[in-house]
Amino acid sequence: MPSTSPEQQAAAEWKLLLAQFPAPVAAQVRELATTHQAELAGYFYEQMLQDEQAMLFLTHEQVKSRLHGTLQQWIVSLFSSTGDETALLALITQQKQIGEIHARIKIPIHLVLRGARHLRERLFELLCRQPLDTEHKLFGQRLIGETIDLAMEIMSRAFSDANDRNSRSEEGYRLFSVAQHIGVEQERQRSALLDWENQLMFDLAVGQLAAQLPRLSGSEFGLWFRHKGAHAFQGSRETELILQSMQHIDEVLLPLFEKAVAEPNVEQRLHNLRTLREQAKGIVFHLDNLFEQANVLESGRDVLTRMLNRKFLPVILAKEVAYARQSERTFAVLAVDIDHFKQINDEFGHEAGDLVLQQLATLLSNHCRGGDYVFRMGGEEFLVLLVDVHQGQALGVAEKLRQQAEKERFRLSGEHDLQLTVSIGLALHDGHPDYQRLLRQADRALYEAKHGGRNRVVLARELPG
Ligand SMILES: Nc1nc2c(ncn2[C@@H]2O[C@H](COP(=O)(O)OP(=O)(O)OP(=O)(O)O)[C@@H](O)[C@H]2O)c(=O)[nH]1
Repeated sequence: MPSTSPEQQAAAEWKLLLAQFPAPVAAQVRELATTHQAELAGYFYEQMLQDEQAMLFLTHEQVKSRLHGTLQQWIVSLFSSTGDETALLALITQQKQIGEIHARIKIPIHLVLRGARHLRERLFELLCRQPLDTEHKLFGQRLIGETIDLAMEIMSRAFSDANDRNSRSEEGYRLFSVAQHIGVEQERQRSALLDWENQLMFDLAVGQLAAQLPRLSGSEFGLWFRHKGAHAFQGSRETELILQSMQHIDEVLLPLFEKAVAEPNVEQRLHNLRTLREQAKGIVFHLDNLFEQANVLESGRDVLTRMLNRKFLPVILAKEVAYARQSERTFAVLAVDIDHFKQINDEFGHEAGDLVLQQLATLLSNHCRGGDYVFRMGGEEFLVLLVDVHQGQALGVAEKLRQQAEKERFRLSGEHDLQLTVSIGLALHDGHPDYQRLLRQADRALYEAKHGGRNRVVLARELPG
């Protein structure tokens, strides 16, 4: 039996819903929504602006000017379906996309539901004013209510799916950002733990008093784990086990040696030592597991250039959008693309092309500040995110990068080197909550740079959406 997609299922439900209502009722509601679309959108906006949280999202000029139009279209489309499957599927896709946008710009779901409630209220009021009999009005109310509910259900589902994906990605990024050089850190912490153990064994051998024995939580390893490791690996079972072991060693096992010194009982002392070693070994075991899990997350970097890949782009952009909103600072994205890269591959071979990509990646990151980001978007395209810049500074950096790339002699294997140029599309964040728009602007500007003759920087012009 062919399986039905969630969209097909929703379309079937929507169709059933429509079938419950007499055609004249549906036509009446449709006409109501079409005639009053502007007023309904205005009412929605007015209500939502009374909410402080909603204001954050709605006061942006672009949102303000576009929202009325989009909202009107949405209201009309919601009630214009006659049950045709293709049209219903398109309507459902639209609800899903809206849910995904809400998740991307982080609009809390309760605000969306509140907006829907206001719309429903207003539509009910308008319906009541119509010269219709009571039964007709009741049918109309039900149709309005159930249609909006179904649309909200589809939207919310898309919202929570997208939100889950974002949270997983954010979680991954948190881990990734703290433990950037995972292999090195792992070795350092393993040996710090060993140092503590050696010191402890020595102190025990020379008969140091228990109170003076080195506590694990205060050791180099203990400090690192409590302050950084536990945060980086937050939420995993191993983290809890390591913290428990540390506490057990410091508070239960080490004090046992006091007694052993006062009353030398070799058997007991050996037993305590073995328990201590077991605990320390357990910590190493859990630590290795944690690092192994973190290693998987290293895939956030592009294997060839070691720059960030697309994986964390949504998380980082959403974070920068939120930061820009709070701090009233702007950031910029540069879409950087090597000109005629195919010719380099064709003339010198794919390996030479790879070497060029690596060197360009290094050049880009060397000429950015510590807070900026360089992503390899795929192929010969990079994305540079410049934090805390205004337009003039961003243009300056973009131009500097273009010139540096033009000046650079890219080494190939053997004695050869080559020169190349890059085209750059620059877009400045203007406060709009949806970062996809910014990426589209940068891409469009890059396209213009290519078509304008390459080896240039083009600043994105205001785009319609
Ligand atoms: N060596 C190497 N080549 C790659 C890699 N990824 C993509 N490419 C090549 O990059 C080339 C991109 O070519 P095009 O998209 O035609 O663009 P272009 O030649 O740079 O031309 P313009 O961008 O229009 O200036 C293709 O030949 C791809 O095969 C890679 O990882 N290594």
